[in-house]
Amino acid sequence: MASTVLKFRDVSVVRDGNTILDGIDWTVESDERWVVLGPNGAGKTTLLQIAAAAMHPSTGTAEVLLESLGKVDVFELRPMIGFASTAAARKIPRNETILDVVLTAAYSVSGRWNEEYEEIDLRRAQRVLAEWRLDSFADRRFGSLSDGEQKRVQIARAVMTDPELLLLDEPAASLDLGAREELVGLLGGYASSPASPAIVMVTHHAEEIPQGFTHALLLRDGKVVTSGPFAEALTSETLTETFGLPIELTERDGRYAARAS
Ligand SMILES: Nc1ncnc2c1ncn2[C@@H]1O[C@H](COP(=O)(O)OP(=O)(O)OP(=O)(O)O)[C@@H](O)[C@H]1O
Repeated sequence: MASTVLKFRDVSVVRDGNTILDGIDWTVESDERWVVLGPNGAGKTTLLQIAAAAMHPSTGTAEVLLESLGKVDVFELRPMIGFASTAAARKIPRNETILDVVLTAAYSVSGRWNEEYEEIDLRRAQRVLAEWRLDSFADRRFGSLSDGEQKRVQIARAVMTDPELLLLDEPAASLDLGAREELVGLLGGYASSPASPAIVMVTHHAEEIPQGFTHALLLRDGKVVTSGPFAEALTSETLTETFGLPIELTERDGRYAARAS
């Protein structure tokens, strides 16, 4: 049975006098896969920071995995949340092996010190590497991988702990067409599995929405333009309103493309 993983009520974030998020109401259930779209500066990353329990709202209430931010020890909450972002990737030592990058997630550290790993964690890391087509890279250094390979490692690290909520901040940014399609295909397979957790992915491009995703939240100037199942929330009209120019959205076999009309 589905359970609620995120419940934001009238969430606002104010920084240096600027309202970055403004009165956000948003609920995510465990069987939903969300994409968050909006122009640069709309507040997407800030929204994800709250979902990751890495930031509190200035006003309003945010429940993450049924716990209210501000009332819960976030260090207990965070191991249940997988978060892949460029900021998290910067913390990965470039000389760490891929196996260790993924394995250290189980111990909530980046950079191997001298932990004794359990056999069960090792086996899980090897399974996760295979799922994300990284098994042949296990002994390679993180810094020696291509951008596309590094993105897959970041996601493998984020899912290593078997999280209840997976947050992805622009996972396909800067990838070439082949690397993007490989990643979107892998994410589509993962998202389509009933065993996968709730997913929220921030992206700039409709072409990067994997198959199996179900819901969209469209943000503009820190406010929700629309949110809900794709049939209502991801349309030419809602994208036109969000981006402030006429946009035509097309869909084929669960993949999307958007262009100015
Ligand atoms: N600490 C801060 N102080 C002041 N303004 C901030 C702060 N952090 C973010 N902002 C501003 O808040 C706005 C939203 O930022 P955010 O990174 O959430 O947007 P975004 O939708 O993810 O943007 P992008 O698509 O460009 O990554 C931006 O205008 C940004 O400059």
